[in-house]
Amino acid sequence: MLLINNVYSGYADSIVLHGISLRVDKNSIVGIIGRNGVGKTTLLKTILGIVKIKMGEIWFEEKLINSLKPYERAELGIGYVPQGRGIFPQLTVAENLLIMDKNVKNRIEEVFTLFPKLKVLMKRKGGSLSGGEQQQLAIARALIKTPKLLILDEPTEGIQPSVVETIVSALYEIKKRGISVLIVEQNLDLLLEIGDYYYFLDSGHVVDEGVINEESYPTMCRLLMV
Ligand SMILES: Nc1ncnc2c1ncn2[C@@H]1O[C@H](COP(=O)(O)OP(=O)(O)OP(=O)(O)O)[C@@H](O)[C@H]1O
Repeated sequence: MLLINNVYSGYADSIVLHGISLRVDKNSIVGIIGRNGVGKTTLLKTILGIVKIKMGEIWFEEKLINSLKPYERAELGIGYVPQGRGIFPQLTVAENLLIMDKNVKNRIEEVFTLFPKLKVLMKRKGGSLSGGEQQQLAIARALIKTPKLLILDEPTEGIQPSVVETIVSALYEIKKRGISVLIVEQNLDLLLEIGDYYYFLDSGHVVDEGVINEESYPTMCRLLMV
């Protein structure tokens, strides 16, 4: 569904991604791993059209999307939950969920089945929620737009274990509903639980990739530690 072929991108004259190729198949959860500053967020932003691609191709559902604007990519079905969540602190949970489109009211109940806590918090201001609650809100907001591919940037960063479990269960369910997931994640236990395939990035290159399972798990841990 998503195919990235030999992509170069970066900021002004500095190139961060040096010929990245990867794919996310339908009905799969793909993890991007790598140490700090290797280009993981830049890769996500390049897929979303926030960072301009310099060379290479990005295909989404058999359509070349290199020159599409971020909102056009969202309309095609690419949802995004940024690092830091990007929720509006002054708006209530309900307003945050409806901010993009008032016609999605009927989808809210469906999203509450994944994150029941949000239903209780409907009238609370986004800024008054805990980090874990904000993360659930950010994922719920992306899901309300019924994406085909959900892109998440370190959703469990700084979040307590019980909420990590809620996010893991939600990702399971999201996959069951036919939504593919591309996730930057340092929590390898989470990836082992739900991930299908990983790409390991170093200095803007994919230097290792493979199926995620008990056999590949020690390799993934070693790659992150070296
Ligand atoms: N807006 C920007 N302008 C210029 N350089 C940037 C910008 N954003 C990121 N960079 C640089 O691009 C490189 C890759 O950063 P990126 O945020 O993609 O890495 P990352 O792997 O996501 O790191 P982290 O795990 O710390 O979030 C870094 O050297 C960073 O300093």
